[in-house]
Amino acid sequence: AYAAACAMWRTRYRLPPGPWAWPIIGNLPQLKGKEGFYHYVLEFRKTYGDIFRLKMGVHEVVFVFGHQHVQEVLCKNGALTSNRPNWMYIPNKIFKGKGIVWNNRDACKALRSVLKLAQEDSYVVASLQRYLATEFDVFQSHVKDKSSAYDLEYLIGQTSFNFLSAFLLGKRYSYDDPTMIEIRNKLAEFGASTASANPENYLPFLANFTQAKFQTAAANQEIVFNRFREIIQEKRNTPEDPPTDFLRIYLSNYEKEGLKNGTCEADLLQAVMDMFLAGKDNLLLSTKWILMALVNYPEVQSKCRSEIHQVIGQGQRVQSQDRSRTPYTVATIKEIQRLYSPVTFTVFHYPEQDIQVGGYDVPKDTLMMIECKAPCRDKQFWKDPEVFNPDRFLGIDGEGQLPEGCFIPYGEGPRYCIGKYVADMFMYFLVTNIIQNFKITTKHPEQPLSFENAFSFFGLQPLHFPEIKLEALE
Ligand code: HEM
Repeated sequence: AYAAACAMWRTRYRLPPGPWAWPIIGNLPQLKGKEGFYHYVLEFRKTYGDIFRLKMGVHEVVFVFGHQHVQEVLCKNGALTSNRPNWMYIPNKIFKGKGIVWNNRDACKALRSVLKLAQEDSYVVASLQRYLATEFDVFQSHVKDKSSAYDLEYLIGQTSFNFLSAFLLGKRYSYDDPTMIEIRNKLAEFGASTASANPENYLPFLANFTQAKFQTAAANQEIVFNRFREIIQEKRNTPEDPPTDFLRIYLSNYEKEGLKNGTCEADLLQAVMDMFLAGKDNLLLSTKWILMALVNYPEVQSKCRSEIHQVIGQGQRVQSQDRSRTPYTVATIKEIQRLYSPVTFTVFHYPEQDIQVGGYDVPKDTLMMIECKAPCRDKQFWKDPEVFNPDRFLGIDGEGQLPEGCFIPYGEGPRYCIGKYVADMFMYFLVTNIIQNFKITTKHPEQPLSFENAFSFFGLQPLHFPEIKLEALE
């Protein structure tokens, strides 16, 4: 009966091409190996083109590459494809459709709009500037102890966690604070056991054997939620006017409305957790790629430094409102994102009704993975796309000035990255302040770096992240 149903499905639609798939496991074995999932998907693209279909366990998944097709899915059909498959095993059992990432209810739209307003709010932004200034002082004091090259991952991780914490919770923690260590560890464990790539999402019967993993995930989620509940209670006890972080903005202006549109406590707690989960690795990985590119292109690094010294000077912190005065530095960060963004695919989308993409049918409820990197290297929009050339972004600060959909490190359409504004703010602030105060090199500056990447649960990371040397400038 199953085979007959599949055959009927196949003849009714003009489906995208794809390889033969094993019963039950489908093409999963062909996607697993030391090169990483993304690499194997790119191999299928070579054979089947920009739109193809793989069977990942029990799910048919359509992969979509290329500017025009990505636009068709995320923009033209954006209203029909903005939902998440929260019926997959882990989203259903652990996230329960709450928060942002796996939420398809009005509560998601409401939370997204409060998060956007919070990122644009001048009091929140001013408060974030103060947190960032403190954070950079701490960063600098740690760096000053080191005279040689070393692994900066730990420091960038702490700095980005504290930045997210300042935005969401209105708090920064010292690096050895037990609450910070607990939240970070629990988030990391939770993130690893509930990431979309976990096999139970594709072969749900496996969950019968891995229940302990999900019990631990649920326990970790509850520990983190309890920490957030304590912080929310503190905020209720000490109201602040005007509010200067996301939680305060939500509590003081939107909680009552939230209750009307169905946003419950679990949505709020899960939304904060989602922001930490989606944000912390992307900030860390993006900063690593930026530092590597600045090491590899010392002349670009010097040019950014000259601009910063000329416009802002050496003694004063660079602030996010300095962006418009430092166009070359902004262009450099964008060019690095264009070539080395850590995000390969959007989160899963699915169409609520049958749609067409690139002349193929994508039936209702089919999982879709939409690739974000190919449009950023499309020859139609980018001259010599493989060449690192920050100048191409000069005069284009607002992405609105670029042809739609050719620069999509943050995705596009109704579910684009809701952390985009704070992500841009963080990278600009950290990177410019490092460039202003330090010469960025490695132990062997004469050796060009390898930009090979490795795909993990959390995105593309440098395969060989070097030890970085930050030489303090006079
Ligand atoms: C440079 C860093 C970042 C990059 C490249 C990035 C990229 C992306 C992409 C491509 C998506 C998928 C959009 C889709 O499914 O269509 C996404 C979703 C998301 N991102 Fe980011 N992101 C970054 C940083 C952040 C930060 C710092 C936060 C939190 C403060 C964040 C929070 C989110 C959330 C919550 C979603 C899910 C949105 C939804 O389901 O409606 N991201 N991001």
